[in-house]
Amino acid sequence: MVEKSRKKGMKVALVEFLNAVPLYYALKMRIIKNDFEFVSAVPSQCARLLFEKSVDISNVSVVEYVNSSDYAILSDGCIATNKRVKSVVMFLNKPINKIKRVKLDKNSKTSVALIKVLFRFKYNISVDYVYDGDADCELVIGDRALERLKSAQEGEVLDLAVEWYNFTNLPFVFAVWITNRMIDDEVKEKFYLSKDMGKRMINDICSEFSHLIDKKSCRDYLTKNLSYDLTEDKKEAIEVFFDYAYRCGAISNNRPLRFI
Ligand SMILES: C=C(O[C@@H]1C=C(C(=O)O)C=C[C@H]1O)C(=O)O
Repeated sequence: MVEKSRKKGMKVALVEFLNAVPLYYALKMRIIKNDFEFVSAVPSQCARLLFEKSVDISNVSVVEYVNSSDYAILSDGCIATNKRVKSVVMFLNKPINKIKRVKLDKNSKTSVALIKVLFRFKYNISVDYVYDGDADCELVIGDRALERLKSAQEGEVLDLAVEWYNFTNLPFVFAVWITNRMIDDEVKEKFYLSKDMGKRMINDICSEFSHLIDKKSCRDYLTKNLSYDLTEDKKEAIEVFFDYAYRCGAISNNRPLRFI
């Protein structure tokens, strides 16, 4: 049952990766006035906190949506790419047609489902998935991927969003804002405003992350690779992705998207 809105002190889980920061920077820095309580975590932990109702809302892996009928998606704000995302990559130790064992990233949920969709429907290869030990290729996402890319050799890296785009001609949505209770319009507006302000504060955000990535690359990453507006083509892309993911068992359920 969907619970009523909490009047004071909403609890909000935030993906701690650089790519998510423009969505919530203005809220977290209280540039937009709010009394929210924030907790930062990797995407898979955000999903758990939302499911357990330890938080009311989270920017979270889009595939988490199918796990509860209490969930609704905010109509705007996402972590997506129109083609090349840069930070969701497969590091290959072998050519793709020789791969038998794929190591997944514990921090991720959406990209784990995406890699399964690609192996099943694009490459048509049956592989084993593991979280530990040796493998023929490894999925890495977020800041850890940006770090590892600094020393990666060309040819050993595949961008999963480019692979998806070449397969479907669609953008790809990694994360959205999902809530497990009713929320007031006034609260929703704060999240939408936060995205719009975040997009205008990229320079401040990049200054804070200069230990991870130089400012020019950071700006390119957040403005050219990533896309934060949940446009109609992206909503359609989520549906297409859920359909593939459900058909290959990468998600255990499928539900029509409910936006609020
Ligand atoms: C683009 C990215 O998207 C992330 C990937 C997610 C996932 O795979 O579940 C969830 C949230 C996003 O922040 C990334 O981490 O590089």
